[in-house]
Amino acid sequence: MTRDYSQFLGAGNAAPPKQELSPLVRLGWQSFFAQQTDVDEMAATPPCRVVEVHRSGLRVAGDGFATEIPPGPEATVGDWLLFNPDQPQRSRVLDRKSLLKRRAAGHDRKEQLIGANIDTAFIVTSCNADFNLARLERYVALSMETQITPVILLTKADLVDDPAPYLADARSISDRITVLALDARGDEARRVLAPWCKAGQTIAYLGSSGVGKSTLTNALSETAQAATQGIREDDARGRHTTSHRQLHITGAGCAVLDTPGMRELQLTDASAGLEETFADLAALAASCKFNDCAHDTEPGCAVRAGLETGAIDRHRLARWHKLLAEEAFNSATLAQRRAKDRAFGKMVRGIVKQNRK
Ligand SMILES: Nc1nc2c(ncn2[C@@H]2O[C@H](COP(=O)(O)OP(=O)(O)OP(=O)(O)O)[C@@H](O)[C@H]2O)c(=O)[nH]1
Ligand SMILES: [Zn+2]
Repeated sequence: MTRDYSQFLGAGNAAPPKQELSPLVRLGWQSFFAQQTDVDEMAATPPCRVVEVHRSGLRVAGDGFATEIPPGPEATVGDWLLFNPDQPQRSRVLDRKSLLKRRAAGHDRKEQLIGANIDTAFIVTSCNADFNLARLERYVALSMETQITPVILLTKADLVDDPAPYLADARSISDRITVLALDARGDEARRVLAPWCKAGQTIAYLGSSGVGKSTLTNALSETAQAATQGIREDDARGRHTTSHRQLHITGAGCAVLDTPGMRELQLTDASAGLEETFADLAALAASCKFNDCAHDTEPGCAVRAGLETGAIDRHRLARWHKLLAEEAFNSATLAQRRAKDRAFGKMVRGIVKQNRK
């Protein structure tokens, strides 16, 4: 089977009309990936996307084929591979646009890949008790760290008299992020989210249980399809897994990445994302007299000065410090943790002390 892949090399973000959507674009193929290969290579080793990860290997889908690759390639859901038919486990993983990862709990704190090549993260909370600024900020920092566009969605707007206070709170996080309030059920969601859910785009949800993530997926997809449905199975063993697909394609050809690991993401290796999220505070702290200033009793502390003039919000500052501590703790290896234990304890005590002021 030799396919002509020349048409896919130019596939970018601009989607062709729906009826002409190519299978690869429907799976999320973009010029970013096309630029890493050429027609001949694509013919010999066709592109495919990881739609599921199992202990037994990677489930992948491409143009007209779906198969399983034995463990080998270091890849996760959303990754693009060039499938090597002779040695599947040596299939090449294409460079990623973005990558969500975390560290395992074990001794080596090994990195675990959670999801790859996500364009937009919908950070979902609801206009009720779930609403929590610190959690939103954590997800925003994660997205910014990984070059994923964050969009904050406030669901269940229909259950409050006025969503405006929630909107205002969420917008205080950063003026660079879109914040929307909506009823996740029904047609509104599809219309409102359409700009981020075009063909060839990949989205993911970050948010607690019960905030409306599945409802949004249903609203988006009408008939959310598993990524491999409607694609001929070339799997010689004729095996069909019935387990939950982690990459879904909506009717409009947008990929929705939904892995269990997305649900409880902590901040790890996200210092740049945190700095971007709290750019104003980071800039202020950088102008403290001492560059290891704990913003406690040091002279020439710009942060304390900002607090005194009311230029910065005490609660926001406290949340930033907490997230910095979480990030530092999660990013450290066990050995680093031990070495840093004393210094870390001192920093935490400083923060606790300051929050009491
Ligand atoms: N009134 C109203 N109900 C909503 C809205 N969004 C979700 N719900 C309801 O809230 C409940 C939970 O929604 P789900 O979509 O299952 O939440 P989830 O985020 O997918 O939850 P998990 O699968 O546990 O992570 C369902 O009964 C929804 O119908 C909304 O905007 N308005
Ligand atoms: Zn200071």
